[in-house]
Order: sequence, then C-alpha cells, then structure tokens
Amino acid sequence: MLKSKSFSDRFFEASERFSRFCFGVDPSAQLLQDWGLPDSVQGLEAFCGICLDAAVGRVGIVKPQVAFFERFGYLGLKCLTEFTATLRANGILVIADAKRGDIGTSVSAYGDAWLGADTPFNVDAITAHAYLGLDALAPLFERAHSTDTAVFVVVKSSNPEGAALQGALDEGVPVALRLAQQIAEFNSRIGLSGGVGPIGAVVGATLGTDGYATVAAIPNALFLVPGVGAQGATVAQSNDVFREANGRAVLSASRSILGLGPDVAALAAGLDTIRDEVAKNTSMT
Ligand SMILES: O=C(O)c1cc(=O)[nH]c(=O)n1[C@@H]1O[C@H](COP(=O)(O)O)[C@@H](O)[C@H]1O
Repeated sequence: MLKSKSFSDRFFEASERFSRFCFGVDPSAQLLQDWGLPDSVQGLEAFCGICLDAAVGRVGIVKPQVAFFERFGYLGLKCLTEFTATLRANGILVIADAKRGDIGTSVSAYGDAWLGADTPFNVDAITAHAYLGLDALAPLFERAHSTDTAVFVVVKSSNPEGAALQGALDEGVPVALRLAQQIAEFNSRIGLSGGVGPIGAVVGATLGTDGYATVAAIPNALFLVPGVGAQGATVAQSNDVFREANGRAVLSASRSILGLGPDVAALAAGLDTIRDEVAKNTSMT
C-alpha cells in the first residue's frame, strides 16, 4: 500500500502551487446577513457552497472557523463535515479552526474526533491552545504524527487581548517564546518530515516584527499567520514573519475576503488578488 503524503508535504505542495495563502471561512451571523442569507443551517449550507465554488482551483488551503458551525448544533457540524469533505475531495487542505485544549485524556478524544481517516471530521489539521500545558496536548500531537495530520498551537495571537498573558515572563522569558522553544523540542522528539514536525504554530500577522523572535525560535514548524485584512495587518507587514519562516508560513484572511461575497465571481477575484499579492511578497522575501 502506498504511504500517504505527510502533512508537511501537502502543505508545501499547496502553498507552492497556490501561494502561501489560506482562505478563512467564517460564516458569522453578520456575513450571512450581508450575503442576504438566512441565519439558519440552510443559510450556512448556501454560504459554504459559494465559498467552495470560489475556492476550488484558486486556493490550496481553507480554514473554516468551527464556532460558526457549532452555532447551529449538530446540523451545523454536519454541514462542516460535508464542506470539509468536499474541499478535501477537490484537493484543498483543510485546517479546522477548533482551538481545542485540555488534559491528556480529553485531548485524546479530540484526536478521535478530528484527526485521521477513520474520524468523523477527518481534517488535515486543527488549531489548539496550550494553556493547560504543551505536554497535555501530547496525545493530539502523537495522533497527528501517526495520521499525517497537524496541530497548530496558538503561540502569539493576533488580537490585542492576548499580549499580556502571552508576554508574561517565566523566569525572564516571555511565555510565548517559552512555548515556541517547547514546540521546537517536541517536534524534534516526535519526528520530522521535510524538516518540520506535526506541531505548527499560530503567530498573528498583526504583531509585525514582534512575532519575529517567536518564529525564529521554531526552526522545525509550520506557521499559520492570521490577522490580515479585518484585523489591520497587511500582506507586506507579514514579510518579516515570512522571511524568518523561510517557506514554512501561510497567511490567512477571512472577513476581508468574505466581505466581497456573495457573488462567486467577486469572491473569486478577491481570492486571486490576495493569492497573487502573497505570492509577490513572498517571492521578494
Ligand atoms: O487560529 C486562528 O486562526 C486565529 C488565531 C489568532 O491569533 N487570531 C485569529 O484571528 N485567529 C482566527 O483567524 C480568523 C481571523 O479572521 P479575520 O480577522 O476575519 O481575517 C478568525 O477565525 C480567528 O478565530
């Protein structure tokens, strides 16, 4: 039997083919309303259908925000399952923005839900928090390693509220930097593929050069870089992160692109524009 490709192989392929851009799909109540759709599962399904039509053949990575599907209970999660399965069937990598985190036994159950071909959600990667300690996420990391998937741990977030906690000093070292160092150690221990391990890191684009040290501290991880557009960061401002990550980062934007919908052609044109802008910027770094 052919061994499936590692997450890092799929990530590098997607970002090389379609630029280092990730399309964030955040079907908020506001966007459903702006798109003239009902705030219901039917509206959610229509929203996802439009995103799918615009994304296929245009972007390599999509990040659905799970909270906007959970709003509709099990039917919302059914919609998410179908959306992600169709994206993946069309060759698009799916990072579920689920922000999970807990003690080991509970985290292990999150793995059973999200990561691997025999799981109900079966996505390529999920996002997680390390507030209960990075080691507590170990079952999720092990599972990612064994299923060729990945876990992106929030290290230095894009929102202003995160700065105090993430910048607090632990024996003189900011918590975010300590976490970055632990991720690098964990990845080395668990095993690398294409130079990176199954633990990726989330570093906000809004941080500019403040995010630089964090990225530099993890030479063996992939990066998810949200915060472009609605949160104020520009593609150009992310150059420092891109330069330091040396091909291991993707930039993600949600509302700034989705605001162009519901017209598929307008959404597609917006995706083309940001994808090409990211490609141009990263080729200069
Ligand atoms: O993990 C994330 O994606 C994430 C981390 C972070 O530090 N900041 C952040 O905004 N996000 C997510 O990225 C998306 C940002 O959306 P926009 O600001 O509309 O591009 C939202 O779904 C957030 O939940």
